[in-house]
Amino acid sequence: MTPAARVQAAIEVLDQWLGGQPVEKALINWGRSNRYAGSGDRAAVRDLVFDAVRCKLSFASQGGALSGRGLMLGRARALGVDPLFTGGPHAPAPLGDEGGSPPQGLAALDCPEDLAPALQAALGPDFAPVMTALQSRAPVFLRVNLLKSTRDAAQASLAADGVLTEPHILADTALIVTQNPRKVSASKAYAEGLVELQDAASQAVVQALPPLKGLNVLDYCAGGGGKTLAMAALRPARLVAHDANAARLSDLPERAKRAGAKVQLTETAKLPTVAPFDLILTDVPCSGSGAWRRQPEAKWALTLEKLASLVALQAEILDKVATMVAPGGALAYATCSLLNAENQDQATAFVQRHPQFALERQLRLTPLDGGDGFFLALFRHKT
Ligand SMILES: C[S@@+](CC[C@H](N)C(=O)[O-])C[C@H]1O[C@@H](n2cnc3c(N)ncnc32)[C@H](O)[C@@H]1O
Repeated sequence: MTPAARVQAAIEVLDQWLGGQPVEKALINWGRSNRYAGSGDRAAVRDLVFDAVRCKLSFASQGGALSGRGLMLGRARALGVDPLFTGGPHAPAPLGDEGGSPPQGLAALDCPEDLAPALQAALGPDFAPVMTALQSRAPVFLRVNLLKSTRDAAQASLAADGVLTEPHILADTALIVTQNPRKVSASKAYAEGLVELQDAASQAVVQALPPLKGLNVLDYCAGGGGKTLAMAALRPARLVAHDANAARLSDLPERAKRAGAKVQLTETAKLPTVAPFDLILTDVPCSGSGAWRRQPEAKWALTLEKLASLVALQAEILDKVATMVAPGGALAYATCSLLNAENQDQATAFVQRHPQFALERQLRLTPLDGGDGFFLALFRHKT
């Protein structure tokens, strides 16, 4: 595909998205009807589309329309690059008298209007810098699996396959990929379980837990198992993974095998038979606002009503797991949210409802720290 044809493809995908189709579905639809497109073309179209989703308001303003064409024109104007509206075969039609103006206020930051007060309250002076950071692509981070490698050995193995990395300050296990991120999944280090793809802040959250060695641990919202595997590398005596949606755990046994990690999967009904636990991690469903660089669609889909129902679900999950913590044990509550309602306010409300727990520590990270935005509250059960 020519660069102009890729832009036209992105326009078509974005039009589907703006018409109500989930962005991943729109990309799949486009891929199915353009089977000639190679992996490089697909990746390039995906990048163009996600750039535009991240910057929907500012690009639409600069491109003069909230349409696929407007967003791609706005992107070109924002970056000062040729829009490639050449009118050639498979390319967008030539430019007409399309207007456009520099975005102002919240649109310049691509911040949804309804959520702005909550984000401003949570981020204070960091509001504009954080929203600006969320307009760009996220770096690719790897976690070195200490069950199988050291950071130096993993870096050397990756470099032999052309993937260059540097240690990242957020966690001892974190590497930031500086060259050839797309080669990671084909690298020997990845195939042999020396590294996993995992955001650096997500690694920092696991690193901030109390020492896990010898403990009986539950990952209550394990999902795909990113944090489960990071915890497994800290050698707990037993690590149990649970998720309300059991299908989300389906890849975990294979991933654990590759990582040389021991993880026991447990259904909800069987949890009482394996409780209590010395430490429970609840990486709860949340707005994902700290990860809007990676999942920009979520930024435009979140409403205050959805936020309120997430906050209620988080409290419900906390109340449930509180009963499964052993006396003197720890309960870790994590979100990838930037919002106080899901973070500090939730932590404060929990200790008010459960005075048998004390809030031992909190960790708050934003994209200004390099990784995604994350929050961790660590509660200790009073004996
Ligand atoms: C933020 S994701 C977890 C990500 C995962 N910990 C990781 O690091 O890859 C939240 C998970 O909570 C699960 N979940 C939603 N409601 C739940 C509930 N009531 N109890 C337990 N898990 C729930 C979801 O299915 C989802 O997999």
